[in-house]
Amino acid sequence: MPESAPNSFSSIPILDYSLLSTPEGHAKFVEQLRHALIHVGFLYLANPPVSREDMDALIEYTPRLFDLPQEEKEKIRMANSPHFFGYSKLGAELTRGQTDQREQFDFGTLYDNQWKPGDPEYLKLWGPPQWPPEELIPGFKETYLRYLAQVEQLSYEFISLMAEAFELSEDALSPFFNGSTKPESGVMQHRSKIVKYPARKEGESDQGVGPHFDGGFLTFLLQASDHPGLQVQNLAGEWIDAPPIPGTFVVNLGKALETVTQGLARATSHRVLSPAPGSTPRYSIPFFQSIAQDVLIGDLVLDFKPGILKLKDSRGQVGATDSVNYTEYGQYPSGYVNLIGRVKSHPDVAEKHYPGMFKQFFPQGLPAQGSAY
Ligand SMILES: O=C(O)CCC(=O)C(=O)O
Ligand SMILES: [Fe+2]
Repeated sequence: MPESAPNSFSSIPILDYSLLSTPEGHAKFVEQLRHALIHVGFLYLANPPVSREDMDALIEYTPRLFDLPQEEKEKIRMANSPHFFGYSKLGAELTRGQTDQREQFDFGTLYDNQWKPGDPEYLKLWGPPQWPPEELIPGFKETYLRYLAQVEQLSYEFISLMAEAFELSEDALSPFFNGSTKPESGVMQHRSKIVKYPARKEGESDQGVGPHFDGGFLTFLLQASDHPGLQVQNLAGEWIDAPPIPGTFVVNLGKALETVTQGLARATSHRVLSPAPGSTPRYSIPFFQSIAQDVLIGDLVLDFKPGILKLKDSRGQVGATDSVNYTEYGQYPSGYVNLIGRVKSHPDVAEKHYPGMFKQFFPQGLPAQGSAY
């Protein structure tokens, strides 16, 4: 390993949520969390407070969702939705100029859109997901919503644990959420996707999704099949495998969280390699924790107690990461930054629902393919 990153990681730490049930275990968990946030930017969470039955039921539904007739999938295509929810067919996205080989459905937690003329356009982004017809996949919607409600609560719980790990008051993070760090369901909207990575064909690119950072605060990823493929870039720039471990979530940090913590919490670049030729598809279900749409991240950078920020010095010099960047957080409300990301990833949706922004970002008209952030 290069000397420039003497403390780089070669595997992803596994944190056990059940430790939190005793005071000693709680202290241990928080210490491990601090290390993972600062040095790795990824962790596995074992024994999460989400029903295993619901996790397994959702995993079982996943291939059935993609096996719906193509015309049914097209009926809920993303172009229908100003909220960028719905179906995206294989090869509809690019990351860093390369086509991603994945098919996906974007969904979200329940939210009633309140946008009215005169409000900022980015407030349109949150709204109802598009669901497949109940009779074609009975029970799917209910199971998924029950699952999402639990992951949403876990995501807030994690914010408190993170505040503790960084010796911040819980209030310090409340401006990023609507009203409190534990808003009731429906007060905010968080996105989630169900993704299929088909096996690559002989001689084809293995880019399931290219190297990228997630944009927001926390991502909770459920790996929904037993394929490897997810990789994480360590401090030395090497790609480390994050294979599925049943019953766990992979938790990672996004660029907004890195920005507000002055880099103390690491957003880590990651990618997915497609399954080998002849293999069955890989499936995954990420949940992306949102932050309040009107916060200007650049104005809300957190203050830490003396000494805390120094903890990142022990990383050593960090190697270059191979990823796209989020540079707009300093300038615009977070909702607008997210909308820019969506517009760039899905220009066909933008053309229909955000024509002004479409013209601004695509003055030459619709590109052959979108450009995922
Ligand atoms: O599918 C995965 O395992 C990761 C997906 C991912 O990183 C993303 O969609 O942001
Ligand atoms: Fe990601």
